[in-house]
Amino acid sequence: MMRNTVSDIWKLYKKGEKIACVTAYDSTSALLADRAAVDLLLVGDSLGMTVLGHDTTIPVSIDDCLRHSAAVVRGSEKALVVADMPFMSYHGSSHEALKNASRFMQESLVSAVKIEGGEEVADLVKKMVQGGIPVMGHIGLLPQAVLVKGGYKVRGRTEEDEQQLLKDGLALQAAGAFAIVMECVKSDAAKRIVTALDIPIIGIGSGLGCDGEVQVMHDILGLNPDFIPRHAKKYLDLAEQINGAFTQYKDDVKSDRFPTQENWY
Ligand SMILES: Nc1nc(=O)c2c([nH]1)NC[C@@H]1CN(c3ccc(C(=O)N[C@@H](CCC(=O)O)C(=O)O)cc3)CN21
Ligand SMILES: CC(C)C(=O)C(=O)O
Ligand SMILES: [Mg+2]
Repeated sequence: MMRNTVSDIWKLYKKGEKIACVTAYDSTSALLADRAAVDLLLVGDSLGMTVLGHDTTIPVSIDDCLRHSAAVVRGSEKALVVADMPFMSYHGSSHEALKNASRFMQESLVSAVKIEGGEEVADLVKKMVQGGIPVMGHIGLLPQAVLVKGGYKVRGRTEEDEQQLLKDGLALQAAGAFAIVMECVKSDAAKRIVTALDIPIIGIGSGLGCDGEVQVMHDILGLNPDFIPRHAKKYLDLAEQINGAFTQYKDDVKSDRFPTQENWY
């Protein structure tokens, strides 16, 4: 089976078919999402919160992202795999940023990288694309800037902010980004920005005007019992189901109901 390329993503966009994306952090969940024919797997730096137990994405290292990205590539066959570049791995010299981006392509074998930011990263995006690295942009709420902004704030609430987001999107498009994630932008503003751009805009919390949707796997599976953002929908309550399984297992072990004869050699 041939893995999706960025041109398969563009084909969906041109057909008007929505692009379905989910985050994945390990080979098992990548395999499951891939077999459900999700178009694109994002190895989000949200892995810092969902799998490493950090409070934000800021402590996530390049090595964390490289290792999890490689696992997602190994677990999947068809989906385009995009790796998030983590906090401050693309803000030094462009030389250093390009070297870090190359590691994702050469060591993790992902198909593309994603970086947060608009106009201010457009020159870097251009250099990456010129070097042969497909780049996904990310505008709107930027989790890596949470400490600078003083929290996770919905974007596009004012005319001025909408104009800035539009400038950011246009700059990324001109720089050669193959798609852009637009996170937590008011849906009316989001729709106008999507209309003004002609590359796929993948929304999260930004409404149906976008060309696709991305969600954190743990949120849609209900894996985290303590955090459900408004933009997510729990398709399963896995936390509840897994708790039941663990409880039963523990009770069985303590009462000698498990293992049974079929389970020993
Ligand atoms: N599990 C998980 N899901 C995510 O979607 C996600 C992460 N982690 N980690 C990285 C970022 C952080 N994200 C967040 C975090 C909090 C809000 C939040 O508190 N939203 C408020 C609205 C805030 C406002 O109105 O300005 C809410 O009520 O849900 C939104 C996105 C999205 N990303
Ligand atoms: C939510 C998506 C867009 C992301 O950047 C992440 O999971 O890190
Ligand atoms: Mg991210």
